Amino acid sequence: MTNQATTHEFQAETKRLLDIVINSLYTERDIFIRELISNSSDALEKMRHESLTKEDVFDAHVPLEVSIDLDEEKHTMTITDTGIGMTRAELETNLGTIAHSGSGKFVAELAEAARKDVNLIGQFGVGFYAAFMAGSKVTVQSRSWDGSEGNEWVSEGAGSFTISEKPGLHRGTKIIIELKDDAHDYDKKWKVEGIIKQYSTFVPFPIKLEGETVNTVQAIWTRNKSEITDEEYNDFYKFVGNAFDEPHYRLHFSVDAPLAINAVLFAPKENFEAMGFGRVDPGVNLYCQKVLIDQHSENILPEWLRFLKGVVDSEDLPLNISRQALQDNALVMKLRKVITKRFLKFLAEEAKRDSEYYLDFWNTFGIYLKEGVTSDFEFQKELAQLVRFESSRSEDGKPTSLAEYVERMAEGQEEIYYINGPSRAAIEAGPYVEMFKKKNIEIVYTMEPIDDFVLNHLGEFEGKKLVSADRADLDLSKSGDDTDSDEETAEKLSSGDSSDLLTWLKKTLEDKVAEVIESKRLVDSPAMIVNPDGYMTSSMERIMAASRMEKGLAHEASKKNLEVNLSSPLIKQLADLVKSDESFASDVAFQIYDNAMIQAGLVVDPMVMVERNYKILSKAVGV
Ligand SMILES: Nc1ncnc2c1ncn2[C@@H]1O[C@H](COP(=O)(O)OP(=O)(O)OP(=O)(O)O)[C@@H](O)[C@H]1O
Repeated sequence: MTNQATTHEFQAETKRLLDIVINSLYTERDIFIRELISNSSDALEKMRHESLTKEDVFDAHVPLEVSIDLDEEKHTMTITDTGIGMTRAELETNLGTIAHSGSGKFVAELAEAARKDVNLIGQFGVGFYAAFMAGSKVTVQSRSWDGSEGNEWVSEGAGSFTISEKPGLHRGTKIIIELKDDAHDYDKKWKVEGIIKQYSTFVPFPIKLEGETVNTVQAIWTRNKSEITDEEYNDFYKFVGNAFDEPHYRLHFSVDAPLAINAVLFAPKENFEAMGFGRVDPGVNLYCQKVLIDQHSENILPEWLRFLKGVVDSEDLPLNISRQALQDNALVMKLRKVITKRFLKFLAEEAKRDSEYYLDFWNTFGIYLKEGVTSDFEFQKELAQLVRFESSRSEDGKPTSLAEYVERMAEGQEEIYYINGPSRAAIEAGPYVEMFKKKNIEIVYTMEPIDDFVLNHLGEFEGKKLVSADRADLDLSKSGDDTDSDEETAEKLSSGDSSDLLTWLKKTLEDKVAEVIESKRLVDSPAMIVNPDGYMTSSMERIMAASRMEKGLAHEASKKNLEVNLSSPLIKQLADLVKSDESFASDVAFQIYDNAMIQAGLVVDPMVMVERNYKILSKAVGV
């Protein structure tokens, strides 16, 4: 390792990031102070953590704090912390590259956010490089807690930086920002104080501005709920969640048994993943007795609750636990279970208290709860109470709960029915709901690709089986109104003609279908596709086929059953056509099959279908 001054190029991604920071983000300039204080706070948290277990800490007696000093004549701002500091090698990598995994993607997303709405930038945390939003030149002096000699990093943000030795420093990091001509405001105390109050009140170390402490340094989650105002909670949310608005929900709870927990959890208003910003990192920090153990913890909540922001503090955790050890620590797993159940219970209570407001939440974050059902068996019972779907009895756009469905079930109905389709209108026009309509049986509409997997994973709700209406063995004869419907239906084909037609169809479509059977539930439509495999619905098959195709794998579609409606005029006429013009009848049969596949949301060969369709049309117009 050299002691000489050395010059280094910024990594390519860093250059792009600097370019965005310097040229696009000037309207959000204030956040550079938040970013630097937040880095200082992280370095102080690490120091506090290290000093609990390590003995030979350099400058061990120095109090943990951040100081900000301003010089109105030289137009500089200096931010100093007594955190862990950086060695020369750390300065070079930390302040020359972007630490994020997938940093290229990160920069691309950031550029996109900057274009769409600069407010979103807060969500990203541009980190240290934000210093160049206001600074024309930035100097970082740092000395590591290991006591090795200190160094100075200098850059003007354009392409390169230099590092040279700087003897005589205390432990920690000092950042000196020479303010740009149009950023001289930031050497005014009133201005900087306002920004600290807005963004950094909850930093758990004293922030001293020109020697005066400007934040309150109290862990809000350990305070008594009744003493905390809504405004304080909202400010805290903005702080932990890097948010600019208010949360949708907030849960503050404290328990002593079976584990001591203080937690404040927030559900945001916006779903950033749905807005196209890639997968979000977990947003809940794990503390033990107010010492940060694991920031953006992957362990304290299941992955599907990654949209939550907040803090969990448990004094039962060993303070010196390492991040790796958290992963399979039995206590952490127990905490995770208790907190997750508590949060899901809270959601159920909120859904009862104000169902409209809950629906807003569901429309934004329901997808995560669905992910929970399909990925985590442990919380299925609780999640089943929280899922919402539209149904034949719900208003358009106002989904219903499974519990409400069960309440409305007529006596004798033993199952909960559902059917997938691309929209409410498409489902209601399709063949699957005909008998449900006629018999006045409620049916759930699943309109998202994941929905059938969700209901399939649940399997049942309060003892009632969840059954897809495209199942081959569905029997509605004993359910609903109008149980003796057979007598009323339109005249059917005679039994001889029927069995001839079914045999002929089976032979004609033998490469396509497993069985051709008489339908007991079609009312108007001539035919429909049903699944002999009771496990997989057509929607699930479609998704699995798409995902295999994406991976370049072949998809062997399972053969379906074709149910035909022997009272349908088209089918009756087809029986005659077989006798008079079998080749034309065969085209009609294939077309009926393709139509039914399309109504099931399944794939047909469009070229073959269109060509055949024209052939049939030509015949119809008498060509
Ligand atoms: N004041 C500081 N003291 C010690 N190390 C620091 C300080 N500021 C930055 N660093 C180091 O530099 C790294 C990069 O900082 P930067 O702010 O760019 O990203 P980050 O803090 O890791 O990510 P983000 O800001 O998005 O949370 C940090 O991870 C940390 O290791």
